[in-house]
Amino acid sequence: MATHPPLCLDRLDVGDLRPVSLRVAAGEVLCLAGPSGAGKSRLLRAIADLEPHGGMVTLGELAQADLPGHAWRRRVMLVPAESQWWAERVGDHFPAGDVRGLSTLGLTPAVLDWPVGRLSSGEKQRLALLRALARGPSVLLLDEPTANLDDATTRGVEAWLMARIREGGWPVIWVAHDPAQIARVATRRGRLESGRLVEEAPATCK
Ligand SMILES: Nc1ncnc2c1ncn2[C@@H]1O[C@H](COP(=O)(O)OP(=O)(O)OP(=O)(O)O)[C@@H](O)[C@H]1O
Repeated sequence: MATHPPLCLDRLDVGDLRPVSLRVAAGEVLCLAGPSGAGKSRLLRAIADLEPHGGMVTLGELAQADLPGHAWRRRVMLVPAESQWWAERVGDHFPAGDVRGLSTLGLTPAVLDWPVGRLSSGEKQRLALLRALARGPSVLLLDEPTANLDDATTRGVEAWLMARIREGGWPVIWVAHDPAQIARVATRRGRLESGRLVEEAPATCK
């Protein structure tokens, strides 16, 4: 397992949320739940330097403020709920040709030659995960990564992601609504509610 520095938030101040301080170590999966509109996506976007905010975000010795946004986001990889596609052909989003996991995720290699406009939302979501991991991140921020998938596909994507997370050893923040999914993937769990982040003890021992 690769060793990555911890992701630290020091009084991260975004929107109406009370400032958030936390440390997510290599290999930890912090699942973040909370009602719709609580600010989960905004928090992830601030960590990725895509949202105005106060406070500090660091990755070991490296501070977010020390790097231009695009260089920070190569390390701190956000997979948003709605992925962005800039080239017409799917395969052009994988310039290094690393599509490990394509068939495990239930996708045919032919998909690489498709125009992006042909993709379903679930296909986009799985390809966005593949694309993010292929870039060699140091941190993963996952915003409802299985929101557009049926149950069977969700379980497959979860298993694949957890195997990659074990192998990659990244600190991970995973926004999820489904308590069953949270029970399967979280090593820690938190909830954004009434403008603050509360970390919860696990419901069961693993
Ligand atoms: N740039 C912005 N400026 C001001 N308010 C914003 C901005 N972006 C989002 N909001 C508001 O902040 C609140 C939190 O939005 P956010 O998308 O983070 O919620 P969420 O917890 O991820 O919700 P969901 O579970 O529905 O995805 C919402 O009320 C939203 O309208």
